[in-house]
Amino acid sequence: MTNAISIFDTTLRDGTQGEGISLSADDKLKIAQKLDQLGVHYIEGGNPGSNSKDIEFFERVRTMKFNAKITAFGSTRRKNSIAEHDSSLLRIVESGVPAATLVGKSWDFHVHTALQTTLEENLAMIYDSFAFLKRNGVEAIFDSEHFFDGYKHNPEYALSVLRKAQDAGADWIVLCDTNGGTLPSEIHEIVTRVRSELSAPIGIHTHNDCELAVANTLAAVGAGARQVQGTINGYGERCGNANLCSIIPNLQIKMNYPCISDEQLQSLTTTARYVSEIANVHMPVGQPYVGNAAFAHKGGIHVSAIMKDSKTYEHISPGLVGNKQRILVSELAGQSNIISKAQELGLDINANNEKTKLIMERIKDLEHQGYQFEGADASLELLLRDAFGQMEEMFKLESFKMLVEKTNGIMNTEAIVKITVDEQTVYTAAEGNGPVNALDNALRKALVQFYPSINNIHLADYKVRVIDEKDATAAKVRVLMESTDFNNTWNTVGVSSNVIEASWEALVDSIRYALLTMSRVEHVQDEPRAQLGLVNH
Ligand SMILES: CC(=O)SCCNC(=O)CCNC(=O)[C@H](O)C(C)(C)COP(=O)(O)OP(=O)(O)OC[C@H]1O[C@@H](n2cnc3c(N)ncnc32)[C@H](O)[C@@H]1OP(=O)(O)O
Ligand SMILES: CC(=O)C(=O)O
Repeated sequence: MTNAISIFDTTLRDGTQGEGISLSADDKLKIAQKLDQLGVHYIEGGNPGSNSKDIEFFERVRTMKFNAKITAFGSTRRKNSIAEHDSSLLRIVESGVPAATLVGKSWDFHVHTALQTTLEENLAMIYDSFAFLKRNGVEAIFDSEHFFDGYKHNPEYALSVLRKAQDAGADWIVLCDTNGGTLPSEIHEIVTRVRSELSAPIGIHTHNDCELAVANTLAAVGAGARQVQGTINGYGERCGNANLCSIIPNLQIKMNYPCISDEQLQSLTTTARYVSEIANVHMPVGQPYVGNAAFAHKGGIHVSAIMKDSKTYEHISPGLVGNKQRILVSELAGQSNIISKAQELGLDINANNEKTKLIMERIKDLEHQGYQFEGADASLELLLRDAFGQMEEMFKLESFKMLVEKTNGIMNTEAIVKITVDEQTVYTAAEGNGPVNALDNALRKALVQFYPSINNIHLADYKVRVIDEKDATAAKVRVLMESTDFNNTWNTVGVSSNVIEASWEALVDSIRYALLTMSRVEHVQDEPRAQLGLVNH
């Protein structure tokens, strides 16, 4: 038996059965192309018997070139009818796909309760439907729904269902843990039995209701399954499907089952992130292999060791799956975290010197006050560069004032800012749709004459968190700000008991960080300065 595993992706079908996931035909086509580049062998595009979006997908996908087989999904024919008249089966054949998956019942309880038909009619539905697909030249995959539950209640009937599909010519028999309640030891035992009874190749399709979908898939492969069905990031009905982003590297790197090429494996992280962007579902930072924190090191003891050899705290080299190592700096940092971060910035730093210790103490003290640097890389860089005397004072705040009023039901917000740049004082006022926006506008208006490219920066995200909730409105707040110039994104932090002041701190860090990478222009001449409201000290 070959060791190669056929990867069957059902993100576009079972993945969209996950709550909150809805993909347009365009989205599906984009994801299908990405999956093809990843090297999966089957891409289940949807169910042409279900909705017109899926019909559109299959019409459009026909004109495109794929290495993977595009497959359509449907169910066995309806009870008491004939396959040739079944609209779901007809749509599959009309869609022109080279391969199709039909779901059919293998649990006697489901036959009686959900289908409300006889065990014999269910066997006939399976036989007729697969014979129909094969007569029409379609590669036929049988998703044997609830197989493990069915086997546990009535093994003879569950096995007879599989034999019917095989006799009708099904190319793959895929055993489904539809309710996700089976344990890995049971999966291994039952797959082993099925393999001894059938000649058709076996696949596995698991759900994550017991957080075991990946483990169950690996157990099935260990027992001889050679097709693995799953979704990117584990999207899917209820608690999700088996996560291919964990299954593929586990099979390929840990268990030596070839799935995709090593180069394709290196695109796993970008694929996972791309699909999460299109599906508009936030990826958990700690998602194994592909998450942002999958190879992020925070504890000082860990960082100290990985700087000696990353194998001390990494189970694989992150590059194998296209991810990368990150060092986080926080109150849990030791010197090693600081040194690693500073070296990344090209700063000359050593262990056990006074400066390193001072920086570490300052970070721990600020984190104690409520700052959080692991989510504010730009503020951390400014802190380190300040400590190394690398930051000139780009501007100095003299004062700011906020005016917030509600007149005739309309909110108006205005900020007045007074700053000094190279001994010149500038006053500006600007309105905004809220206090932070008004402050941002006023500060930019003051600085643009010195740093014109400041207009390319804008605020991308703004989060406020109450740090000490028991103090209610008197509590401190932490503001985390994300800014972008469309090429780069950076994050800054501010903390105060006043949300405007915390926002100002984060805003100033954001602008200082941006200015680090910008060239200054000569100051404007006296006359235009006067017009702009500039005064000399
Ligand atoms: C385990 C899985 O994930 S299976 C896939 C589940 N995915 C989906 O259901 C999403 C797509 N589904 C749909 O768009 C619709 O449900 C359709 C078009 C398939 C069917 O819609 P409707 O005809 O309105 O039926 P409805 O959804 O209410 O009920 C399902 C019907 O299919 C029947 N059915 C269920 N499984 C099978 C099967 N394997 N073979 C034949 N018939 C089946 C049910 O008995 C029920 O028939 P009934 O109406 O006579 O009781
Ligand atoms: C076919 C399928 O999606 C299941 O049984 O879970």
